[in-house]
Amino acid sequence: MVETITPMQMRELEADAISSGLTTGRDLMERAGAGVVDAILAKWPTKADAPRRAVVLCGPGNNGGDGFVVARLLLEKGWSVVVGFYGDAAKLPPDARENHDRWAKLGPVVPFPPQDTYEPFLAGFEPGALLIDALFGIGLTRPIAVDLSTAVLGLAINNFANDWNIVAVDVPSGLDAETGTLLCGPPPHPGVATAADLTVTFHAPKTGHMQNEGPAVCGELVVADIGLGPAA
Ligand SMILES: NC(=O)C1=CN([C@@H]2O[C@H](COP(=O)(O)OP(=O)(O)OC[C@H]3O[C@@H](n4cnc5c(N)ncnc54)[C@H](OP(=O)(O)O)[C@@H]3O)[C@@H](O)[C@H]2O)[C@@H](O)CC1
Ligand SMILES: [K+]
Repeated sequence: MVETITPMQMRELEADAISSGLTTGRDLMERAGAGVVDAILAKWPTKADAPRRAVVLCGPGNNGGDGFVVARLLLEKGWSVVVGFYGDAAKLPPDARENHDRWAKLGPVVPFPPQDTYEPFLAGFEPGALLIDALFGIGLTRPIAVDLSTAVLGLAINNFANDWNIVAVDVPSGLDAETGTLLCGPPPHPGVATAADLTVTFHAPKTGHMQNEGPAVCGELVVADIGLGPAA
C-alpha cells in the first residue's frame, strides 16, 4: 500500500526541516524544480532530440515558484521555454519571487491569461511540446476563476490537436490535494484546468492523488525526493 500524507503534514515536514536547519525553502524549491525536470526527461527521453519546447504556466504561490525553476532548468538544457504568469510578482512568497526574478533575467514573463494575443503561447504549439502546469499546488483554496480556467482550457484544446503532453507540478491545478475532489465552479466551469500525462509530487504522494478524482487526472504519478528525509 502506498503511504500518503496530507498537505498539512507536508507543510509541517517542510517547516520542521527549515526550522531545524536541515534545509531552506530556497533549496527545497530548487530540488522540486529539478525533480520535475528529471521526471520529464525520464518519461520522454526522446524529447532530447524532439521539439524540446515548453510553455510553463506559473501561479501566484510557491507552486508557481517551482514552475520558474523548471523554466530556468529546461532553458539551461537548451529547450525553448515560454513562461506565462498568473499573479502579481510583488505579492509572490519570497522563494517564488526570487525564482521569478531569476527567470525574468533570462526570458519574458508573459501575463496569463494573455491580455491581447495568445501568440507567445500558440507559437509553441508544435507536436511533442510540453504544457507545464505550475498554477496551483497544495495551496489551492477555492475554485479557479472562469477567465483563468477558460484560458488554460483553450491551450489544452490546442494541446490535444497538436499532441502536446501536460505535466502537473505537485498536483493538477484544480485538484484538492487533500480530498482528491475537484474544486469546481458552476457548469460549464471546468474544475481541473489540466488533466495531466505526468504529475510530479514531492517527498510522498498526497492523499488527494490517490482517492476520488485524483488517479483519473494525475496521469503517471512520480514522487521526487527533495531532501526532507525518508518518506513516511
Ligand atoms: N510546502 C512544501 O513542502 C513545498 C512546497 N513546494 C511547492 O509549493 C506549493 C505550495 O505553495 P503555496 O502554499 O504557496 O500554495 P500554491 O499552491 O502555490 O497556491 C497558493 C496561492 O494561490 C492562491 N490561490 C489559491 N486558490 C486560488 C484560486 N482558486 N484562484 C486564485 N488564487 C488562488 C493563494 O492566494 P490566497 O488564497 O492567499 O488568496 C496563494 O497566492 C506546493 O504545491 C509545491 O508545488 C515546493 O517548492 C517544495 C516544498
Ligand atoms: K500544479
